[in-house]
Amino acid sequence: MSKTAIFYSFHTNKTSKVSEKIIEVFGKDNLDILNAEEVNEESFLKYDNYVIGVATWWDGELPNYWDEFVPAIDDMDLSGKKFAIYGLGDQKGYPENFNDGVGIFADLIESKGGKLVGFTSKEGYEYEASRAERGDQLCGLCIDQENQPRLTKGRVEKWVEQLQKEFK
Ligand SMILES: Cc1cc2nc3c(=O)[nH]c(=O)nc-3n(C[C@H](O)[C@H](O)[C@H](O)COP(=O)(O)O)c2cc1C
Repeated sequence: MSKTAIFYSFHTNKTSKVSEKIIEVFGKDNLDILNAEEVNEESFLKYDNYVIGVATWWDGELPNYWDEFVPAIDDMDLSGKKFAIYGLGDQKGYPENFNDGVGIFADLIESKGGKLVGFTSKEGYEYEASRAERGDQLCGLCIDQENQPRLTKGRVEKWVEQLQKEFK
């Protein structure tokens, strides 16, 4: 059976809350839970499927807690593995960089041979630009707790259902 992990920083505020929701919908026995700030290459590479949570900070950049792990990914071979990325952003506060972190991380994963799954529709958001865009889709799940908190539960439920099929 394939092995799945969710990977995010436990020291975050909003990302942790959304991550807990994702874990609840997946069922906590169906995936391992890894802290992005503690994982090493060996513990990270044990899985077939990854659900990765990343907020966007600093006007379109990854948060500081990725500073150690991102360079390590650069040396990994991720071929044969599937990655679903979810991000938190603020489409009104940062309309030109909405959820850029999802796109930045997606580019990195793809450059190392990983396969992206969990693409979603651009409909229902209002922003100007996002590195998460891939044609008329977003290359992951974009959550906005600042402006659309009431949509989060439904978005998570639909996305996890999609992943359960795409991870097979
Ligand atoms: C200094 C700062 C910069 C931010 N930059 C962006 C950004 O460029 N794009 C975006 O979509 N959201 C941006 N945000 C919004 C955060 O991504 C959003 O508040 C997110 O929910 C934070 O999640 P966290 O509590 O897990 O860190 C920024 C927030 C702060 C405080």
